[in-house]
Amino acid sequence: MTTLTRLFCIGTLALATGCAHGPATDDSVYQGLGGQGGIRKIVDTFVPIIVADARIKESFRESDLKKLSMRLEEQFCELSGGPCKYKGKDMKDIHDGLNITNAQFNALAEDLQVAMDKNGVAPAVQNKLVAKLAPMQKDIVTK
Ligand code: HEM
Repeated sequence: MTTLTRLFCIGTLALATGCAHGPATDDSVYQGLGGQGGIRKIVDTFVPIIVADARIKESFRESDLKKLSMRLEEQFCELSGGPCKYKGKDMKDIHDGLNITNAQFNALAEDLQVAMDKNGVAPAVQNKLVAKLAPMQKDIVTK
């Protein structure tokens, strides 16, 4: 790479214009979760905790837990900067009519933290994933 090209790349780092050594999207949270394998383990821990949690389990009585796990894996992978694409429904549409409260939303977030703890995810990484989920509260909580 010529000096000029290198300078051009540095100058356009923020734009990520496709220079060979330009920045990939930040996948530090994805790596901190243990990549795809780590996320699968977290979700496999998380879903049984959810369906045993008296504060929220009623909502999942008729849910297809295999499908839910698959969607959560995709969603956490994409949100954390991993190479996946969430293929599920819009958060507002899927939760519409479930009458979810703030307390239930917080209960689920707490369950996720327990699942991440059990899988050895560092607290700073946990906080980053939860921070990415927080803006969804306005679409999920309807009661
Ligand atoms: C940060 C909070 C939450 C996130 C990120 C989240 C994410 C998701 C995702 C990805 C799906 C699958 C969508 C699909 O199948 O296309 C889903 C479905 C579902 N969620 Fe949530 N959710 C959250 C909070 C909650 C809460 C608090 C409840 C209830 C207490 C809840 C109840 C459900 C139920 C019952 C389904 C299955 C619906 C169905 O398959 O018919 N969710 N959620």
